[in-house]
Amino acid sequence: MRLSRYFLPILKENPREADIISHRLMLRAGMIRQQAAGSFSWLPLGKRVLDKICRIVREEQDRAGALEILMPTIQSADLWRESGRYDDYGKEMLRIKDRHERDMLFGPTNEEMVTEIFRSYVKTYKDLPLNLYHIQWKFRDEVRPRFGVMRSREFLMKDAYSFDLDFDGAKAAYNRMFVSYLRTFTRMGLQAIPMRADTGPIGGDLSHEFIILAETGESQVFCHRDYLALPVPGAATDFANDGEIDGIVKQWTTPYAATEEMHDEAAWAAVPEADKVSARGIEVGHIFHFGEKYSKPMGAKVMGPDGKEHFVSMGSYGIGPSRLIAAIIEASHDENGIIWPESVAPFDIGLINMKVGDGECDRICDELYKAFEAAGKDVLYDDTDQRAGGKFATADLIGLPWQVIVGPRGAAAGEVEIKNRKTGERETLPVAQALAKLG
Ligand SMILES: Nc1ncnc2c1ncn2[C@@H]1O[C@H](COS(=O)(=O)NC(=O)[C@@H](N)CS)[C@@H](O)[C@H]1O
Repeated sequence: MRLSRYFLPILKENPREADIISHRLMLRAGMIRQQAAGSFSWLPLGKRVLDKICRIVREEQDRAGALEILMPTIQSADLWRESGRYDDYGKEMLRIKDRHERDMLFGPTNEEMVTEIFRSYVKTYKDLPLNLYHIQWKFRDEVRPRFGVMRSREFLMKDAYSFDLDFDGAKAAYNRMFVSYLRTFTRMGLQAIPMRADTGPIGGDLSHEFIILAETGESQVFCHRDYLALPVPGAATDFANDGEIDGIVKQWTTPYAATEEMHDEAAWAAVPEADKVSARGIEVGHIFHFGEKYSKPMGAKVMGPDGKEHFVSMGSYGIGPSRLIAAIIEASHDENGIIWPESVAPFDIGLINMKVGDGECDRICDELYKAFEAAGKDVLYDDTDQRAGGKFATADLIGLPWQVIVGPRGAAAGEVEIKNRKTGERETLPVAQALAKLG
């Protein structure tokens, strides 16, 4: 992509309304624009990151055996009356009326709707286990939306829902999602720690939050230091092997880890001082087992092997792709801007022409641009007439993993400079070697 033809509204100054670094940098890097309290437009650079995050989420949900669907954002209130949550949900629910005066709502979550889908088609345990997920916008009328997309009112959520004959089946489904989450966050360059958590308005009696340790996190968390070194399950993990999956979950739930709501001082006291980690954290995922909480009132049942009807045992599993972008920036930035992990960077390479109009600079940049793109790399080519210093500042701010800098002196000698954004390391190489290294 040529920057001269892109849409990247960089802000030079720190916006006043931003209180935390991720909000500040997302605004300055031209990734989002606030349209109303807690509601944002995603501009080209931000949308590219959001899409990469969702691709990783989707791949790991599919790997774990979940099936993708897409449910509406606007829901009928009748469904929520069946489960009894219409009144319980309170002021966070955005309630609307359609032209026929029917009560509708902007979905904050989809347990009721997915249960309605399930009960309409599945009648026998032979069709279980089943896990349906979607990646869809939600609305929660937070009393104090803040920190940009970290706690917004309209936000993107991957929400998956599992259906099983009994608790044993449901626990195996819960474990598959648990392991899928360990892989998902690791692939984004994040270290997420699963912590026993409160279940809140979703309900149930078994729940884990996946927390990223960060000073600006809204949650106070406590965990054993061992979590920082546990091996994350690899791509060869066999999600069809309940025993293997259960073993991984046991390994990741044995050392102490709890959010403030679930903190147990006595158990915490047993942790050696040197192994205690008490920190702020950002909740990037939250999984729940809640059995028959929705299937019973909504009549979602199957014929069991015993010839009797059973309400299905369910769980739901949420990840916040839009919040994850802020969490990644909180965990990976410096004084010059964002430092994207390669897996979620909006572009792989920032190609910087220090002197547009200089024959050799232009020629080498065009050659590298075409060759990198041909090698399948996403390149943002700064071919603008901004002065070099401003180009370096922009490249550091938007945080692409690699910068390839083409200046007149180097170009005359057939060389370019490569800079690694994370380490700051620079290396001057002949053009062909630069292409070999990054292409
Ligand atoms: N206001 C918000 N802004 C941004 N992301 C949010 C917000 N509220 C929740 N999330 C994200 O959505 C994830 C799931 O939300 S949740 O309430 O914990 N869980 C559910 O809604 C369940 N239905 C899981 S399917 C959270 O872990 C968080 O990453």
